[in-house]
Amino acid sequence: MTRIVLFENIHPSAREVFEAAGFNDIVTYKSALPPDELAKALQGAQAVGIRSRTNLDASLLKQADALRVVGCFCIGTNQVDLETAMTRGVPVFNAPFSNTRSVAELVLGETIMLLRRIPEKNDRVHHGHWDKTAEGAYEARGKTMGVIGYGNIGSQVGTLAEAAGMRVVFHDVEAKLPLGNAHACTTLKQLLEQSDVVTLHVPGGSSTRNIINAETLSWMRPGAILINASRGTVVDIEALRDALASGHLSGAAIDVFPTEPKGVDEALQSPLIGMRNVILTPHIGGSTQESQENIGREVAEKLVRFLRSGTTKGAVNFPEISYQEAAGSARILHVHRNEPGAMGTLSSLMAQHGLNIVGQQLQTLGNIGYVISDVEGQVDDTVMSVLRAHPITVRCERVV
Ligand SMILES: NC(=O)c1ccc[n+]([C@@H]2O[C@H](COP(=O)([O-])OP(=O)(O)OC[C@H]3O[C@@H](n4cnc5c(N)ncnc54)[C@H](O)[C@@H]3O)[C@@H](O)[C@H]2O)c1
Ligand SMILES: O=C(O)[C@H](O)COP(=O)(O)O
Repeated sequence: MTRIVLFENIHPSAREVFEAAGFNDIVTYKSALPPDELAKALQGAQAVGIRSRTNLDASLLKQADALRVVGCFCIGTNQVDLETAMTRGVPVFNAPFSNTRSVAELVLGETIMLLRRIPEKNDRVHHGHWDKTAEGAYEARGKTMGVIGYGNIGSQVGTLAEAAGMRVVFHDVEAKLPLGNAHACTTLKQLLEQSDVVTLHVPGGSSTRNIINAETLSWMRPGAILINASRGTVVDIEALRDALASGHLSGAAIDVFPTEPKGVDEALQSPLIGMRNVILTPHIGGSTQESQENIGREVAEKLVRFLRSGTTKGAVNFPEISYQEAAGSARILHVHRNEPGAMGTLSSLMAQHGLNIVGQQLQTLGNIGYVISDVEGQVDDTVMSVLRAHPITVRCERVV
């Protein structure tokens, strides 16, 4: 039996895919777990599904002896120690597109709400005031939207912003095809100096840590708006608080935070709480019915394909081998240290045990080699033990 453990309330569409493929040993958790409980829950799990709040660090991965594959049912994979997973022969998959439209729509909505100072006006009406004024309220039409990180989400934000009559500029560390009439800015400073609304769509990690800080905030136009629905590490939140408090910025929408509450009953601790014209949301940029259902299906299908056939196409940390029809009567998935002679060693071991290789595909990445071998004849437990015990082997599984 292959045990599948799913955390963080992953959409039921994932379970449907697993069950349809004949995987019925599925354990689900509604939330992320603290490390000690997580370590216990991972015991015996061969496939694990997480979202952005479950941190699979090196120590947890090393304790998860049975683990064969990880699915991130989201875009971000920075919550997994990808290097450790790779060196343990564990591919990690994600859903690179399924929630991107949901984030882009939210950003456009927030842009219009903040330009009109709706958060503040809504609060006033709820508290008995009828403060009917146009002061500080602007149309989106004709304003400049600055997109930092022009990838799957950033480029869609640009397209939606243009549809609302905005001029779009973007800054990316890679050369990108501008969609519509968008203009590329070669430097972050150029973008910040001309944008009325700045929105962040870069990955998390050390290269983007605090790229919005006291200095870069000072480059923004007086009265500009900042939106962050990427990762909480990208903005120095104290510096943002100061820029809002001084009136240098007129508003902000923040969906992701340096430290986020672990569950529904934990309050967010943030210096932005209570500030005027600031929208705070609980990391729900990609949380819509449509996106979660699609993600559940997309990632579950990737895990099923890996478990059934060994294909690693789309893995974010692993040599990629596309799907291929089984050519023999059994299939062996072999992860080994990427050293000269590894393939020769593997082939000789198989030959010594009477296995005739009828199809084989190898890919390497860094220190790891991954080979799928289709063989004639029976692959019994003795052969598997020999292959697993050889010093070249990182991991070896039989799938057919
Ligand atoms: N709030 C949410 O619920 C939510 C939902 C989905 C995705 N996200 C996050 O949104 C972010 C973007 O997602 P995506 O799918 O568009 O990713 P993507 O990989 O398609 O695009 C990211 C872009 O950022 C660029 N980039 C990297 N470093 C940069 C830098 N220092 N300056 C400028 N550009 C830089 C990359 O070249 C790339 O084009 C990710 O961090 C993801 O985790 C959040
Ligand atoms: O990386 C992502 O896709 C987003 O941050 C959403 O993450 P979530 O699935 O944990 O809401």
